[in-house]
Amino acid sequence: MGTIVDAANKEVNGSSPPDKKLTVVFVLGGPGSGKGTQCANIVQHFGYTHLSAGDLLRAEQNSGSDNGEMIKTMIKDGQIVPSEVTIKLLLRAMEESGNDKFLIDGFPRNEENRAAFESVTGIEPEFVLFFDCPEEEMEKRVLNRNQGRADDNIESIRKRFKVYTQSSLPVIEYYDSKGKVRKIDASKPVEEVFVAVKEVFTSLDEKVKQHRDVFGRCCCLKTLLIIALDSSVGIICSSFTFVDSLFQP
Ligand SMILES: Nc1ncnc2c1ncn2[C@@H]1O[C@H](COP(=O)(O)OP(=O)(O)OP(=O)(O)O)[C@@H](O)[C@H]1O
Ligand SMILES: Nc1ccn([C@@H]2O[C@H](COP(=O)(O)O)[C@@H](O)[C@H]2O)c(=O)n1
Repeated sequence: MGTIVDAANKEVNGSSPPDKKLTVVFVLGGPGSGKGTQCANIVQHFGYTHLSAGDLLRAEQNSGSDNGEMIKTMIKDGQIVPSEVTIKLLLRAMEESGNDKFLIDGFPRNEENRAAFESVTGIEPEFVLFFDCPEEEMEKRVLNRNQGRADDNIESIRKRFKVYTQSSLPVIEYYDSKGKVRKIDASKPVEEVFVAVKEVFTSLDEKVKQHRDVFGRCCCLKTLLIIALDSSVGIICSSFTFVDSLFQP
């Protein structure tokens, strides 16, 4: 069995059948828009593995790795860590999960993230779930979060909003131009937001089910045709043998 990247590349190159078809949904939106909160609900209802790029970077920072200090400074300043670091963490987590359905939360955060992920893995997201929320609401939520994050203070938040507007929104616009964005009004209460999120994932499940049904029916039809063709050939051959025998001396 190859790695996640091998599987993805096989899908792209078409050189051999993929080990497994990966489903990737990018979850984007400003700081505090509710990405993590909704991902937890999606995991429970739809069986995805949730991978938060921010959480993976924080874990890497705390692991004593060589990149620890660099990650710490960049997170405090709301800057985006170089893609090679983040992608390595994401791919490792995907591999370790054993799942084939992923919610990638807070990634791609800029054009460099997006292009690097695509060229390394060949993976195209199924769609981008975009949590749209006014800045004042996001600011209020982040300041009340109380999870001890080094970047949940007004100075870091302002920097994160700036990076979000300058670097992350263009990525969302890029996917929007490809018809891949599913926009959710994230300013509503958690339960109401999840109603809208559920609709998006339910219609994806239905699409996959319909695809499987059509594929199943095609296979059945093919088998029936082969049997029918096989029987017809048999009948024709027997008829020839019978007619032949009439003319035998
Ligand atoms: N719809 C909502 N209404 C009110 N509060 C919310 C809502 N969704 C999430 N919250 C709260 O807002 C805070 C931020 O939510 P969450 O951590 O899910 O956001 P996020 O988009 O993942 O943020 P970040 O990008 O900074 O990690 C949390 O304290 C969460 O409980
Ligand atoms: N693709 C990413 C994602 C995150 N970061 C850094 O982590 C910080 C926190 O991210 P959250 O998604 O948990 O809010 C973010 O401000 C960046 O500094 C990153 O570099 N690249």
